[in-house]
Amino acid sequence: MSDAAIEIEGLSKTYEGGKQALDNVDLTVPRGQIFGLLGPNGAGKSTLINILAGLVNKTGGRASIWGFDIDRHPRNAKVSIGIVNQEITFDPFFTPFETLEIQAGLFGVPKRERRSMELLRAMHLEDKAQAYSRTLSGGMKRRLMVAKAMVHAPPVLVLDEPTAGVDIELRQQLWEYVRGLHARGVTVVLTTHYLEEAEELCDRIAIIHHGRIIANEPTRDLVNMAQEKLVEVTVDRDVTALPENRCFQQIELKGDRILAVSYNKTQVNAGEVLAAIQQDGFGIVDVSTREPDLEDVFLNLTRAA
Ligand SMILES: Nc1ncnc2c1ncn2[C@@H]1O[C@H](COP(=O)(O)OP(=O)(O)OP(=O)(O)O)[C@@H](O)[C@H]1O
Repeated sequence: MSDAAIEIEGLSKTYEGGKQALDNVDLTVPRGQIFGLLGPNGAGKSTLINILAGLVNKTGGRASIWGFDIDRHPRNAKVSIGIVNQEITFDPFFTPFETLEIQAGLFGVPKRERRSMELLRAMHLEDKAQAYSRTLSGGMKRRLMVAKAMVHAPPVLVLDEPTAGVDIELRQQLWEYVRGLHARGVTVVLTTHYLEEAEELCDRIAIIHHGRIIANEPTRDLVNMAQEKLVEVTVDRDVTALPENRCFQQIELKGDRILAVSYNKTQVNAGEVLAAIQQDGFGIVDVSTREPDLEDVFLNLTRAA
């Protein structure tokens, strides 16, 4: 039996119609971590989570949650995980308290072991316990979804893009709660498009791209891969031949007079890049720089691969 929180081997999914959403994915989420699963739209994140949730059937490979194989021990696997989906789903005519009680009933949690009020308190929804769910704000509904995913006290909590469309204040509250759960021993998996979000929270980050895992590293190592910095330089005359210099990682022309240069910020600084362009006889009219984002990390990783 695996002692990982989640263990995935050779997981594949081809949807009817032929779209391959997951291609032979191997992934281990260690217990006790906050683990980030990053990828752009359509990378396969929701497919992977929905397979773990038992909502989508895989077409190949195996997966286990808290040591329980999802095919051989589906019930044990299911109670080991709480999933907060992107969509908000609950009956608007029940109160938050009732919503949690019903969910606990579905999971067979005995009345004396239910912690509905405690969960509502933790999500700052205590004063809404008896309100109709339909009267909650968007942010409150989302917090109720998190509470709902935790009613059976699963050791693993998965948040599928929890901050999409969420304001900064609520985001900070959600993170505070996620950190609190983590401190109490819950393993947290979160999917996101945003590198900085994963960077702030996660111990480890895997990147999924076109259904394949292209990186799986401790957060610091992954962020260090994003060492490429970009500078766009407008020069004073049309460029007929691109300047060459060892300090450029890549240089390309954008329009007649704009040079887009990437360089490794651990080895070179922007001043050296500009000096190299001036050495080629160009006058500099304007400069803008950009920090690397997830796309740049992808590019670096795929280029390296
Ligand atoms: N039910 C389905 N039938 C056919 N294709 C699907 C189905 N669900 C998803 N796909 C396709 O599978 C691929 C992976 O989708 P998935 O939703 O897993 O990506 P994602 O990484 O979660 O994206 P997002 O960040 O937009 O939620 C996409 O190309 C998507 O169009």
